[in-house]
Amino acid sequence: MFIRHLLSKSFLGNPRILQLHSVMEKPCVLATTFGAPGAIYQCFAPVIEKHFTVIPHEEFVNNKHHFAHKISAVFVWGGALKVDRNLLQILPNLKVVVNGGVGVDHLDIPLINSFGIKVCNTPHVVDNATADIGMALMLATARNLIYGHNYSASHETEEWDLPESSMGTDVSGATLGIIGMGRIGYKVAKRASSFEMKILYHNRNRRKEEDEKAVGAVYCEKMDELLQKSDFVMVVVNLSPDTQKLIGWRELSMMKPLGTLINISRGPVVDQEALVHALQSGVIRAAALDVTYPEPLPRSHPLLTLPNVIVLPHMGSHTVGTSQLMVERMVTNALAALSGDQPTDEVKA
Ligand SMILES: O=C(O)[C@H](O)CO
Repeated sequence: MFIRHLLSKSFLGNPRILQLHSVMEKPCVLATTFGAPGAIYQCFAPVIEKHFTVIPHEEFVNNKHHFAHKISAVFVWGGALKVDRNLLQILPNLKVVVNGGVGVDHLDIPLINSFGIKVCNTPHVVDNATADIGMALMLATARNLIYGHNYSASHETEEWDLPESSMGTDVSGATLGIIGMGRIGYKVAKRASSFEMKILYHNRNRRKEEDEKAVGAVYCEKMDELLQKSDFVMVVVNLSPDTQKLIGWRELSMMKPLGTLINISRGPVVDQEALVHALQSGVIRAAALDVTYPEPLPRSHPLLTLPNVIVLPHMGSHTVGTSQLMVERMVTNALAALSGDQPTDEVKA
């Protein structure tokens, strides 16, 4: 039996010695170690290391020849690790690319499949947390929460003197238009229905009547109708060639002047230049974005300086519980693919 002692770095780059791994017993997984996933690694490395020898990407880059033939799975979170032809060509034993999260727009699935390699994602487990961030963004922008916090923190006199502009807009009773009524969109609708909102939705396919009834959602066959009638427009579609710049100047111009755009899908679904223009010229009231392009935005980007915008660093699924479920699901999918079983969450081109 070949026992290999792998000296490695921690997921966050702090030197430490990984446990002894038998590469014969544990398959090797290549994984990113920077950006937002850093926190996920820090918390859940043991879940992965129980089954895999983890080769952090930085380590792989420095010693490709040593690791390349051992790697049978790649774990990615977003586009931080580019799974391109160059990488695929040097990993002869790669069987599966597993994405943490549901969106796989950063992966070239036909290319990966053409190497005989499966692609998996982690649907379902991110739905609640992502719907929650949509609601959180809607409430935060409607009620000027960021302004309120900054006001409290910087206030120096004995009495508060809130300006008229700090007055929020009501959520209860308002109309929410949901563009993209898949699993996450529907979870948003459930939440919004408890907030006594009127709900419109636009989707490629109309939901079943009982689904609509359960949340009081009204289908708009034409997205334009939803844009014209909604106080809050929330974008929850997948990014695809069809949804690239789905919301541009034309669509923003159709929204109510007191309307707010919330994007929890992918940055490129919204034409950012058009959005900046719409926000600067008062075509819409505000925007609240979990996603942008690029991510992160350059610090000088107008979206980061406008007072009527909230920008988050793509935190939709970023909770302890959801991250743990994602990592567990990534491991389960990878193990299934490596043992020749059908992974539950294989994504096909
Ligand atoms: O795709 C997803 O599930 C979230 O955006 C996290 O990346």
